[in-house]
Amino acid sequence: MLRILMPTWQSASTRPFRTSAVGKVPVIAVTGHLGAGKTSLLNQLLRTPGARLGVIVNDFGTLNVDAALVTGQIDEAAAISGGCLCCLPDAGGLDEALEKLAHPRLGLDAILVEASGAADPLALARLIRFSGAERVRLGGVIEVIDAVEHFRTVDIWTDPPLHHAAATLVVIGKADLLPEGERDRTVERIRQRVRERNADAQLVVARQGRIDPVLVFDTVTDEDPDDQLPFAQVLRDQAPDGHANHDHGRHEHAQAASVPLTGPVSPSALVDLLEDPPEGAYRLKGRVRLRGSRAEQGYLVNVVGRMIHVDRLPEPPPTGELVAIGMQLDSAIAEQKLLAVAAASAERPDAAGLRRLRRHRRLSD
Ligand SMILES: Nc1nc2c(ncn2[C@@H]2O[C@H](COP(=O)(O)OP(=O)(O)OP(=O)(O)O)[C@@H](O)[C@H]2O)c(=O)[nH]1
Repeated sequence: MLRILMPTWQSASTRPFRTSAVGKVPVIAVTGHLGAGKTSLLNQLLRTPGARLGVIVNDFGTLNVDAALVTGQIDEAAAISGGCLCCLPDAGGLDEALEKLAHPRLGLDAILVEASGAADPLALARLIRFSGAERVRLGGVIEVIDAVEHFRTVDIWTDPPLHHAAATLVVIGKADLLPEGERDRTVERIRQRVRERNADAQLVVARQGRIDPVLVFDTVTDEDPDDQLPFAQVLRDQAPDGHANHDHGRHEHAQAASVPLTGPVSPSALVDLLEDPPEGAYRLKGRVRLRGSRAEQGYLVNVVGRMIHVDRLPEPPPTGELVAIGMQLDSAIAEQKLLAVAAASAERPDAAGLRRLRRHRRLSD
């Protein structure tokens, strides 16, 4: 069974400008073995204040629709198909569902896809990445791991599971259920096994799916100015130590760094940053202005894990910003790296840098 859960608001006229009105809507796959904790994670994410989320639940999902209703994020569920997403013909109508949810009228910040426990994360990532829906981009693959059962159910062969390679973020849950004397050792063993398949995935230990939502999507309130990235909210709330400053005590906090951009940036410096983000960054986002061969141009750039996505903005933005977020990010070091991009000379035409950026843009389509 595939259900699409739609947001409560249907008209863009009552809402401010959203990044999704110009950029593509990130689609985040939530994967993990049966009972690993996917629904718990989803329910936590759906409670994020200021986030406008669409959700596609695959199979016999047990999403707590009532909880979602209470948060006011979602109000409609529709059944459109049956079976496991990656095994169904046409992926059970996934493209259609994504197209519908990504409509600019809805102004969603992100679409979460909860896969059935049987889904292959690599196949699901490909389905989303190469989806026929035009207004979406793959915004990450979250793998939820059950620390108690992992070595009995998922990681049972000599080599670590291949599917770890698909994950951008690995959430290790249920560590609280392990005997205290075994906890650190088991979590470390899981980390090492994941690392053997995937050197880039960000790993976080979380109870009942309580991760910092800024790792996954932008949040914005209706009071945010139209010309700011949704990340602006996170950063305004940012504590001096770089913590994204909200929802204290419920989860381990992500670190953030940001710099404002008052003028055009150097395409080469920007692409260097996209290809080599600050150490520990899980997401990197920017709205930038560049000197093109004839006129100034605007771009929206997103990096999740190692995935780079570049969108052209209809107009060069008057000001911009660069933001990096990650669990193991050193915000001071990251800020230096962002500042270096802001300071790189952008006076001369940079044909080589523009070519590199346009190549990333083509690959993003
Ligand atoms: N103690 C503890 N329980 C957890 C944690 N994460 C999830 N659970 C519990 O584990 C059970 C299964 O969690 P779900 O979120 O339903 O797992 P799922 O992956 O969505 O399950 P399926 O949809 O059946 O594959 C629920 O009873 C959760 O409350 C955790 O970190 N700690």
